[in-house]
Amino acid sequence: MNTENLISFDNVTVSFWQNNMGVHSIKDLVSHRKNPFTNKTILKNISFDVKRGECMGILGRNGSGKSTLLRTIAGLIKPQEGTMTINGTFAPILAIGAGLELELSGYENMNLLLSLYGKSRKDTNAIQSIVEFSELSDEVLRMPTKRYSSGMLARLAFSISVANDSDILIIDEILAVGDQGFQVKCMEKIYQVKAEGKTILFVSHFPDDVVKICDTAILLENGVISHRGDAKIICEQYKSLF
Ligand SMILES: Nc1ncnc2c1ncn2[C@@H]1O[C@H](COP(=O)(O)OP(=O)(O)OP(=O)(O)O)[C@@H](O)[C@H]1O
Repeated sequence: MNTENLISFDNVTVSFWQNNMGVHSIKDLVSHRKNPFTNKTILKNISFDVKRGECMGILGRNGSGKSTLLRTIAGLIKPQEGTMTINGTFAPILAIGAGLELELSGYENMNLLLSLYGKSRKDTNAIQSIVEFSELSDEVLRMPTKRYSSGMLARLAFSISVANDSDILIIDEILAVGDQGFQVKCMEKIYQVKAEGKTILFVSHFPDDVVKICDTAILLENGVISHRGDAKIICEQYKSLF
């Protein structure tokens, strides 16, 4: 494996202001004596490196901070503390539907995202490969994506993510909603992407899938990396949480 770090996190901390008192209007706000917003730290002193060609799994209970970590890597969230360096390109599609414009059709989303990757809107090969991989019909691809089922959104999102030549493939729970045929096809594609030497970040609640794909993994517990290392060992740590 290459020794060049594509992703480096050094003591990254992310926190959000949360309204925990059900305050939704100015009237609500003035009737409260206390500030209803509290600052909650979601990721605490996160440090890790991902090397070029490494496939890293991200495991953790619901709410442990996995998606927040991916959103931070994608530049959608600015950390309050620490430094992060990303030395590669990736598709700006994260969780199911996130990164897609839901008012736009499947075809319009393809064009938009392909132009973001610097590909021409007339790149018919890229469009053809997305259409073929997604197996979505012409009728579906003409519909606004807000009318898609979660499985259809996953098909479109994954197909767009793998249609470009970016260095990092980010997969957040996408496999969980696809039907069995699509899951098998996605796994085969992920193996292919891995064999090409691409870097993969794989969020999943299924440790068996993480072991199949990933070399290394991190386990997040309450926003802290509690374990990091060989994927098999970390998956066992994850299973022991339940
Ligand atoms: N924009 C936000 N504003 C306030 N709090 C947020 C925001 N986004 C996430 N959180 C909080 O951050 C915590 C971690 O959420 P996150 O979505 O990262 O967890 P996760 O590990 O991906 O969970 P899951 O397995 O359920 O998908 C949760 O407590 C959530 O309420």
